[in-house]
Amino acid sequence: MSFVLALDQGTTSSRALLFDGEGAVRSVAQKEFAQHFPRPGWVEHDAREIWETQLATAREALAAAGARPRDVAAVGITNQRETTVLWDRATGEPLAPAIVWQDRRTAGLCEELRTRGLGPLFQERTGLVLDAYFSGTKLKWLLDEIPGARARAERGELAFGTIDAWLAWNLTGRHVTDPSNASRTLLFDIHRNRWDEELLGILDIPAAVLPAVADSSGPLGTIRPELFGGPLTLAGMAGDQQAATFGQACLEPGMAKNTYGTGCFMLMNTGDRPVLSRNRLLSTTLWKVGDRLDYALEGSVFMAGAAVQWLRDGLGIIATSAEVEPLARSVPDSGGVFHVPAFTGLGAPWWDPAARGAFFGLTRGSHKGHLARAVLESIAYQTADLLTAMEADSGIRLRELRVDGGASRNDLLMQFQADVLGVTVVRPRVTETTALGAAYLAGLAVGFWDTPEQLARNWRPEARFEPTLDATERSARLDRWHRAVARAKDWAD
Ligand SMILES: Nc1ncnc2c1ncn2[C@@H]1O[C@H](COP(=O)(O)OP(=O)(O)O)[C@@H](O)[C@H]1O
Ligand SMILES: O=P(O)(O)OC[C@H](O)CO
Repeated sequence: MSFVLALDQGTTSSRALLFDGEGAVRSVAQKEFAQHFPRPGWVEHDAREIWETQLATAREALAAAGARPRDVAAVGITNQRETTVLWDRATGEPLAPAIVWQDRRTAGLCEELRTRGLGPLFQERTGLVLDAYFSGTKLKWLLDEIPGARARAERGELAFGTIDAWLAWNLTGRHVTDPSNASRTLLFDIHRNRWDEELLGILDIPAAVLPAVADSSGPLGTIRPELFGGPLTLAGMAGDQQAATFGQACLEPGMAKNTYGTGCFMLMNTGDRPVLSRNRLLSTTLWKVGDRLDYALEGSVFMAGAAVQWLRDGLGIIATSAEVEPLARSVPDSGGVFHVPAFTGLGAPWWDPAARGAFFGLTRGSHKGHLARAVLESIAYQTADLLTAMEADSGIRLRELRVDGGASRNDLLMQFQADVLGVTVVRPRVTETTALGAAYLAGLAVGFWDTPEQLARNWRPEARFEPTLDATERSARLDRWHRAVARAKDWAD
C-alpha cells in the first residue's frame, strides 16, 4: 500500500490527488464543470456532472501514477460545503439542480426567521448566523417548491446531502456525512454532535431525509469495486475549509489558516469547545477524529479570487488570474482607489445580502493597474476584518497566519496582507492543504499514518511575509476601507 487518494470537490472544479507516505503529491487530475446562474442571485450545479467529473479525475489520477486499487490504502473526500443536493434513494437521481453555497434565493426566508426572533436559537445551537449561505433553508426551499417532495421525504424515499454525502452515496451506496459538513446546515447541534429536532421542526424538514453522521476519520464504507476495478476503502471526510485546517496542521487552539480561493475562509482552532461569536463570526465543528471533537471560529468571505476572475472574464483586462500581480505592480499604490467585492452580498462579519460590488475614489488618472491593485487589496482588507473579529472573540492575539489556496501564490497580495494585519503571513511548501487534510484523515483511519502530531511535523514553511506598515498608516487605510464598505452596503432591492 503506497498511496492515499484525496477527492477534492471544489466550487469550480473536481480534483483528485494521490499522496505518498511522505505527504507528497504523486499525481493530480482536475476537471472544471459548468456554473449555472438561472436568475440574479441564483447559483446552481448539476450534481450528476459533479459526480461524473469527480469519478473521471479519480480514475485519471490513479492511472497517471500507475496505481492499482491494491496500492491505495484509503480514500478521503473533501468538498465545497453547504451546497445542497436532494435525490431519489431508489434511482439515485437528483430531483433538482444542486443549490450552491453562493446562492442567495433564500435570503427572504432567512430574514423572516430573523424577524421571528430565531437568530439567537440558531446561533447558540448551530454556531451559525441565519444566512442563505447555509444548507437548511436551501433544503427547505427544495421541499417547498418540488411538488410532493416533502411527503416523499417523510416516507423515506428521498435523501438530502451536502456534496460529501452525495459523493459517498455514489461511491459506496451509504448515506453518510461527517460533523464538519453537518455543522454547516443550520440543522445540527454542534455541542451534542447530532441533528437537532427542534430546528428540523422550525424548518419543516423530515429527519428521514438526513444522512447518518460518522467520524471525519474512520470507516465510511467500501467503494464499489466496479468503479475502479477493485475495492477501495473510504475512510476520511471533511468540508474543504476544515480539511485545509487539518492539512495546515493547525491542531492546537489559537492556530489559524486562511484559504484564498473563490472566497476566503479564515479558521482559528478553538480546541474542544465552540466559542460563541459576539462579532458575527461562525463557530463550526472542525473534525471528529478518535476521541477528539474540535471546533473553530470561522470568518467566511464570499468573493476573493473570484474578484480576480471577474477582472479576467468580466472586464477582460487580464488573460489569466496570475497576470493580476504584474498589472498591480505596474503602479506604486492603488492611487486612492478602493474596491468592495460585494458581488454576491457580503459575508462575515457584515452579513449583508443586499450589498453590491463597487469601486470608490476613481479619478481621471485611474487606470487598470489601479483597479487590479484595489481588487487585490480588497481581499486583504476583508481578511483584516475577520482577524479583528476573531481576536476579539477568542481573546487570542494571532502570531502568524498560515495561508493557502490559488491566490496565496500572489506575493504582492501576501505582503499587503501581512501589512494590513500587522501579523506574519506564512505560506507552506505544500499548498494543496485541502486535499492533504482529506488524505491525512483517511490515512490516519487505516493506520497508513500514526498520529496527527506526527503529520504536523511534515509541515514546512516556503515563504514568510513580515509586516512593514506602521500602526498609524495601517489604521488610516482600514478606516478608508470601512468607509467604502459602508457605501456598498444595502444597495440591491
Ligand atoms: N496569482 C494569482 N493572484 C490572484 N488570484 C489568483 C492567482 N492565481 C489564482 N487566483 C485565484 O484563485 C482562485 C482559484 O483558487 P482555488 O484555490 O483553486 O479556488 P477554489 O477551490 O475556490 O476553486 C481563482 O478565483 C483565481 O482567480
Ligand atoms: O470550493 P471552495 O474552495 O471555493 O470552498 C467553498 C467553501 O467550502 C464554501 O463554504
